[in-house]
Amino acid sequence: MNWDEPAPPTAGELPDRLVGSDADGEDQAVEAALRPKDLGEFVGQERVRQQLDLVLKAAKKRGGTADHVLLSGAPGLGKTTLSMIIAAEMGAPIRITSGPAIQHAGDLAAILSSLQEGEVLFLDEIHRMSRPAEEMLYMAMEDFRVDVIVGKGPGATAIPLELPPFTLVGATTRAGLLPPPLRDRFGFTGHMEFYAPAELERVIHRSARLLDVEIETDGGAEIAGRSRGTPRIANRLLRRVRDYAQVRADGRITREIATQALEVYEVDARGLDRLDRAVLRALLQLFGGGPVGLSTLAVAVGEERETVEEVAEPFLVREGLLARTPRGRVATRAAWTHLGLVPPPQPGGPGQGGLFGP
Ligand SMILES: Nc1ncnc2c1ncn2[C@@H]1O[C@H](COP(=O)(O)OP(=O)(O)OP(=O)(O)O)[C@@H](O)[C@H]1O
Repeated sequence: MNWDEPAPPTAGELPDRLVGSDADGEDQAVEAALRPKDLGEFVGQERVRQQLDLVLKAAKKRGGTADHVLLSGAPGLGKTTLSMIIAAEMGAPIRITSGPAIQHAGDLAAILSSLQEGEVLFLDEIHRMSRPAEEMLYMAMEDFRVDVIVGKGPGATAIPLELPPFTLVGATTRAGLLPPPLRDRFGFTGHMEFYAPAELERVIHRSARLLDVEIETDGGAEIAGRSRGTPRIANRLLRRVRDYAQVRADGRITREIATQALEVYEVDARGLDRLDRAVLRALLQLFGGGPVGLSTLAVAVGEERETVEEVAEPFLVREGLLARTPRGRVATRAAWTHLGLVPPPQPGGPGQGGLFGP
């Protein structure tokens, strides 16, 4: 292979990617301390915040329980945080569980029947619940009632169980994955967008204050630009840059320190890591920018197909560096520029740029 970077991490290392959007062990430990506690502290997502504010204020005015809320959006954008804020704003306790943890209707019945009046039930990855549990949830959401089946076969009987009113907050990476009958039972759906760099800067400065880290405006901007629109990644990069600043400098985060630190951690100016760059580099240098099939590209970078498709590509596509076409994967002009490479001349045409030429 002729790229000049070391091999990308293997699939086994991927959950710990510095720019991965799922929470790792350290994130879970620190995130509790960094979570905004009320809507006022929650940065960005103006539309969802305003709409939710109305839903909650109206429920409080009526003295009732808030409508069920569905939050959709990529991991690390603040769905769990918002569900905790909903509970806090309603002065209600919160129970946290997830779709994969509820495989039997009985698991769900046990949770539902132990809820207190007004309690918030946060169900993460709600699209991954089993079918029978999902059907039980329909009735629970609508009528605050479940039928508990006792016995088996012809002798089985359904015992109706009344539930106290509660607020379900469902979270999913894609609302489109939910069956319409479930989706329709939510009174409010909020779609969480990726954050603008200026919003991430606010997240970073807020977290730096809580972690007692000194940071300059430029230092925050540098970290924000590499955080892939995701507060979880911004907070993680901030912690790594803080480590670097404490070991190699006086602890203060300047632009220079942030840049040096993120070079050490191999997160580049647009937030691409080693795997992302290996995929792009293979596409450009081995296949002239494509089109090339996913399997071939995966073999070229020594990764599983799924890893390239699910871990590296979504961000490259979102950044406009790679396109998925019916003929295969194609690099855009921006990909050549980003890696500082010169695209081959277009066959039969002037200039450069391949399929995405001028
Ligand atoms: N709007 C925000 N303002 C400030 N911090 C935020 C915001 N959104 C998220 N965070 C921070 O980012 C981290 C991740 O947020 P959270 O756990 O709520 O994401 P999530 O969308 O629920 O992710 P997942 O789907 O993986 O559970 C938390 O530490 C939280 O403090």
